[in-house]
Amino acid sequence: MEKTAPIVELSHVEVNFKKKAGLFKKADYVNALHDINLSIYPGEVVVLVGESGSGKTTMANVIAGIVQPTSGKVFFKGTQVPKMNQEQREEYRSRIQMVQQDSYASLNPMRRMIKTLGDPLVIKKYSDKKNVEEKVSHFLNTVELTPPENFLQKYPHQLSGGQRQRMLIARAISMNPELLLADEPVSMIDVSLRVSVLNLLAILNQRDNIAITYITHDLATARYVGQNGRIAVMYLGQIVETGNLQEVLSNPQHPYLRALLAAVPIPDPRVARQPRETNIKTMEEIEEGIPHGCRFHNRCPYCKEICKEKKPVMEKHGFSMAACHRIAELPPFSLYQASRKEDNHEG
Ligand SMILES: Nc1ncnc2c1ncn2[C@@H]1O[C@H](COP(=O)(O)OP(=O)(O)OP(=O)(O)O)[C@@H](O)[C@H]1O
Repeated sequence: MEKTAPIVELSHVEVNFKKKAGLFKKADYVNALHDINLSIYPGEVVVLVGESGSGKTTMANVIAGIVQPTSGKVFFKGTQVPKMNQEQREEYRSRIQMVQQDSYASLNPMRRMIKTLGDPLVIKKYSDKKNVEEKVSHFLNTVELTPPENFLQKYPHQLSGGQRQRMLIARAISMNPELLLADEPVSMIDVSLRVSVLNLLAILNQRDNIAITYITHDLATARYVGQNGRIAVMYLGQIVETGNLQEVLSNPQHPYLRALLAAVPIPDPRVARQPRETNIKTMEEIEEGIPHGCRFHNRCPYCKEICKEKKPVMEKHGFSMAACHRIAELPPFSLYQASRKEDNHEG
């Protein structure tokens, strides 16, 4: 079967941000993304997971064209972004939409919802002025803000966090996107409302075939959203492991992902009281700057000399592509909670 072409493709993307120069300090650079290769295909779900500062938002900004790579290439539907003509550029702007974490900051507090959603539709000629209310109501219905007439005249501060997040999703889908970049879309809303927003993303993916790139530091929601998709695990600006999410999370290869999974709390007091297997160092314990060789070596419990000297490349290991010198020598990963639960049953 012929593989469909990706919506967007990142090839060897590098992003350096300039740090501010101090009185006695020369300007320095933060390497936010390093050698990123990633393609996103129509209708698929890709979950980007990593701790704070690993480069997830920078990656989303590069995909959306908000941040230009320092080097490397970004392609939209096969054309390199800087080489696109005006028409392609407009299509790129519409077909890739972002849903940000902070709905307060993303919505103009002075504008009623009918304006927030309606004006872009008129500007893009997706609607004439006469029918704009009807169009906006359609999108409010799609994101389950019903009845729409209760929301049209409201300002952002008159909505709950969950409703504002739905409003952001409505604004994004009104541009007829092929890819939604959802950057921690539920981290600022009430836990009780999170599942319904995540379910909405799943509906948009399955019913309307919109590709979703879900960005999070939370493995629980990553598992939920990406159950039929792919995962890319990020560490200090690099993708360190990627593959089918279910397979990767049940058989993780990279020591960083193993440690993340072992650190997930287990809601069972008998298990929670047992000592945990995680022994990676915290971010504060590593020296400043990007480590030489493998970027994870300063925190890795399996570090050897080669890890300090040579950068590992992405290779096939089990169901994953992963970058680590030591994977072949590591013990098989059995989920800590599974083994602990077995111990408890035996006892
Ligand atoms: N505009 C900028 N100028 C300078 N440094 C930046 C800029 N944007 C991001 N960075 C730095 O780049 C690195 C990656 O940041 P990024 O926001 O992409 O990470 P993240 O994984 O999304 O983190 P978080 O989950 O906290 O948002 C960080 O060290 C951050 O401080």
